[in-house]
Amino acid sequence: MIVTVTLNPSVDEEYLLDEIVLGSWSRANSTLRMPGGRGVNVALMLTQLGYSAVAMGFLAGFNGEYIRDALRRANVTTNFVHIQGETRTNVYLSLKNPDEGTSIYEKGPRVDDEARKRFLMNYKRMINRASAVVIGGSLPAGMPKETYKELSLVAKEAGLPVYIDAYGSPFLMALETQPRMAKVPDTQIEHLAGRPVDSLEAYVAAAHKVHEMGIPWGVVSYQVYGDVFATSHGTYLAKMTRDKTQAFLFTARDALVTGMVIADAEGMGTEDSIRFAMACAIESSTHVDRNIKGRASIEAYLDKVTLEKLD
Ligand SMILES: O=P(O)(O)OC[C@@]1(O)O[C@H](CO)[C@@H](O)[C@@H]1O
Repeated sequence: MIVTVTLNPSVDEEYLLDEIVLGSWSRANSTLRMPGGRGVNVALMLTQLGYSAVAMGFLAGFNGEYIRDALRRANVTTNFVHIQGETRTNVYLSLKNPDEGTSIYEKGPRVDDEARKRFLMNYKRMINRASAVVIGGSLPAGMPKETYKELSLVAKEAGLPVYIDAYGSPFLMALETQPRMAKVPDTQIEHLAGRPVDSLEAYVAAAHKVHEMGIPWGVVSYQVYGDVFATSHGTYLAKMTRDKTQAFLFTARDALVTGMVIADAEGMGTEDSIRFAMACAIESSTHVDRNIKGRASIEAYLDKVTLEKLD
């Protein structure tokens, strides 16, 4: 069973529009409402691909009930601590060109000390039954910035691989625990690379830096449709074709993490792992919902991934 942690999940509402007119009304052509948050998305995709996943974190209010029910209907096991307030709504205004979308994120409810302790207790219990841990997304108010480091340490002490996709100091602190994979956010590339993000070299330097910290997979998104992977078998630039892309919602990065978890679980080699993870990302970017169409659909994209070995 794979544990996914989303401490600040969301209901994602996506409005598909022809245009956004600032200072006036815009009519949506259609609307989608989905459970969201990075770990939640990974749990959904893992389950769709035949892996059992438990989604953990905090839920609140009507949005919290909606997420819990949607996950259960999708056969994802849920283990959330219910808190006061309302789980946030993240609004995505999507235009025909996915590069022109706009999003608005709510903050989400504050977590108090008692709920935090309850979550930690549940997490430690779950770790005993888990084979891997995925940690993703923003930290809600009330959670100390050491949280991801602490969660990663607990998992590592139990011998589990940890996959982290977060940002800011909580992310940087978690790197000290040497997770199996760290997905570097755009906002941290300059800091990790120690130089301005003005060329591919900066992305590579950030991925190397992460790998040199003892993290087997240092992954950095390179512009929108590529990723740099620093591994002990070399550094790779992987790119995907973008012609069929529809989604503005950034689930491709969650699909990539899902692919890495599965690639490791199935003992794939370095290049096969990258291809598989990238194929998961391509597949997820071809539709606006969270429903990966299955393994065969992902495998159909394997040859759309171009892989360049940089060193
Ligand atoms: O505010 P965070 O936690 O960084 O990101 C939240 C979020 O953008 O991440 C997911 C996509 O990765 C969405 O489902 C969700 O709305």
